[in-house]
Amino acid sequence: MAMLSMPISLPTPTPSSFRRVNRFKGMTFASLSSETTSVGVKVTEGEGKLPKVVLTSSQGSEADIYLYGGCITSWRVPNGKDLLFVRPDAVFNKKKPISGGLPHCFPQFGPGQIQQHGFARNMDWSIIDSENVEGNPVVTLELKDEPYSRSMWDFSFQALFKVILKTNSLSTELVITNTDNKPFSFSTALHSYFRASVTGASVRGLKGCKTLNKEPDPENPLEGKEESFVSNLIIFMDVVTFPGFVDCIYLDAPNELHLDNGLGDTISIKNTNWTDAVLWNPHLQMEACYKDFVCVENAKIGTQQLEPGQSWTATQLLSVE
Ligand SMILES: O=P(O)(O)OC[C@H]1O[C@H](O)[C@H](O)[C@@H](O)[C@@H]1O
Repeated sequence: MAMLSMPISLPTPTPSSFRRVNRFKGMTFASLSSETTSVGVKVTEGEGKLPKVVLTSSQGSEADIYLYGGCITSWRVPNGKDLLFVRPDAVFNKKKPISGGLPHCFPQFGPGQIQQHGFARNMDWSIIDSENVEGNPVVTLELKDEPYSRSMWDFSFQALFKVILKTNSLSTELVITNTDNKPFSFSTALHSYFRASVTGASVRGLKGCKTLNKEPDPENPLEGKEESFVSNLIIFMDVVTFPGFVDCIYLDAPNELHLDNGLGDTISIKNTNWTDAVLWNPHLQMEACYKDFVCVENAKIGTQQLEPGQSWTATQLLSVE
C-alpha cells in the first residue's frame, strides 16, 4: 500500500535505559514530538495522514502500528515478507475501523449489546512509553474511556497494549484495568488477519476443542467438537483448513497454534490467558480478497469480570522459524 512517510528525527539514546516515557495523544500528526520515541520506534504519517508508529529492529524486521484503533497493520520479517494482511477495502479516515492487521475487539467480541467488536478499534490510542531492549523496539499504547466510549459502555477503564518486535517475532501484551468504582465485564479478541493463500492455509492445534460454529446461523452458533484432519494417505494431521466460508469459535483453545499460511511460512501463535480462538474467512462474501488471508484470532469469549482496581492480562507471541 502507498505510504506517506514523514519520519521524525530520533532522540539520542540514553545508554543506561534507552527509554522514553512520554505521553502522546494520537490525534494530529502535526503535534508529534520526537521525545515520544526511542531507537527503532519512529512516528510517521501513515495512510490518510493518520499517525503511525514504525518499529524497526536492529536485525531488519519492521512493524507498523496505527494509533487509530491501536492496530498493528504490518509485520515484516527480515526477508521482507509481510505476514499480516490489510483488506483492500480498508479505509484510513476514521469513518470505520481499519480492516486488517491485528485490530482490537473490546469491550465486546460480539455480537451483543454494543457495536460488533466494541469501540477500541475505532478510537485513538496514545503512546505512553517506548524503549529499545538489546536492539528490539518496544512501544506501549494506552486507551482510556472517553465520552464516546461512555455513551455505549459507561465505565472507566484503562487498556495498555505493549508491542515488542524482535528479529523473528512480534509479541503483544494487553492489560485491561478497571479504573471505575463499580465492577464491569468484558469480552475481547485480537482479530488477527494473516496473509495467506486460503486454499493452502491450515491451522494445527485445535483438534478436540469445543466449537461454536456461526455457520450457517451467526445468531445461533452450533455447538460441536473439532474433529478435522487432513490426510494425504501417508500423513494424518489435526489441521483445520478453509474450504469455504469459515466463522467458528474454539473454546478453551491450547496455548499454541501453528498456522501454515500456504505461502511457505509456518507461524507459531502462542498465548497466555487468551482462552479461546476464532477462525474466520468470509469466502465469497469478500470475493476481492478472501483468497489472500485467513483470520486466526486469540479471544476471550466468555465475559471476564473485573472489580474496581483489578486488571486482566493476556499475551500473544507470533513467531516464524
Ligand atoms: O467485519 P468485522 O466487524 O470486522 O467482523 C468480521 C468477522 O469477525 C469475526 O471473525 C467474527 O467471528 C465474524 O462473525 C465477523 O464477521
